[in-house]
Amino acid sequence: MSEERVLALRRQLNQYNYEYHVLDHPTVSDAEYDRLMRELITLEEQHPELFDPNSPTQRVGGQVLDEFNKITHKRPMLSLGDVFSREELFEFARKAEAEVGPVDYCCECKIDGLAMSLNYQHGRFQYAVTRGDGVVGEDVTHNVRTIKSIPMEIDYEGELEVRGEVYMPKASFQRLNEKRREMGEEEFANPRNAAAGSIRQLDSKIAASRGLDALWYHVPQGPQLGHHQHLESLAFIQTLGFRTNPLNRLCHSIEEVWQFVEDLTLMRSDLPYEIDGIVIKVNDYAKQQQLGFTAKTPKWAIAYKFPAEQAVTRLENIFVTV
Ligand SMILES: NC(=O)c1cc2c(=O)c3cc(F)ccc3oc2nc1N
Repeated sequence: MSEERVLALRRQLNQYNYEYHVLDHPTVSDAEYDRLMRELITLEEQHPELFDPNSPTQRVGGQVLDEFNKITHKRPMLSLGDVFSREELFEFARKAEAEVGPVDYCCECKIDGLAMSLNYQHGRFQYAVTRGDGVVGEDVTHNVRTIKSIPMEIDYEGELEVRGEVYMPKASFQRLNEKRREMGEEEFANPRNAAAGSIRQLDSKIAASRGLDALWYHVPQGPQLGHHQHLESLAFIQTLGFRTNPLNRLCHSIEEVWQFVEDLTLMRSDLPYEIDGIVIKVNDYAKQQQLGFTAKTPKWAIAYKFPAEQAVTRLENIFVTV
């Protein structure tokens, strides 16, 4: 019966997407993947009554909006406070530990993209919304659907929100700007602007062509899911098929946190994505609860920003040739 075949093909192609885009470990050839995709496209054309926006056939884009709708966040989406020096970072830790005692910290790359909130219900992707003003964001579901490392179906029935960063990998950025140079179009200044410009396209075919990716780093409902630490929630969403950053590191002291900052400062230019700092979070949810929030930012997390890269001063500008 073709409905069963359609559902089986969708599950199979979703699994292949996961293996290719999340595990980076495909188990089938591109030819086999394309053959199954063509079979599904044909069957869906013959059975419009089986249309499903989450079908793997919809990830290549095709929807063109005339404007962006607004969505009110179920939970306010805040931003991070910044610190710019080792001293300020140690002061952040001193204040936190004065209030809640010794803490473990989770250290993460601060991906330089745009913050994104995904919503799932009954195990299915419902919508994606930008941070906006923290209360109301833009509905960018049609474009986020084209990011193939984002699962459209998860093995969790309740309402689930997952937050992270949509970004443009450095390789995609180079390719995009090369193409724009050839077309005589203005180039994007940096991958962050390119990602934001791509997500704000009304035509999802354009977004689909930009080679965007995403990493997920916050589960607002973590405590309600029975998790006791932030890293426990990240392990949970990883089992659901979300990409999390393998570089995330649990640190038992602010000195270890600083070691992570130094390690990543050295690794930064070799990463496949741009980072503008390091995010440090108190790992234990009970201690996060005790620390709470300011009006705009959590008191249990901070962003350490890398110093702006000094333009290299050319030596001959310093030594006047006599
Ligand atoms: N750019 C990032 O890579 C990144 C950003 C945030 C946030 O903006 C953020 C904001 C909150 F209110 C709470 C946790 C957060 O965690 C975060 N973690 C990250 N790794």
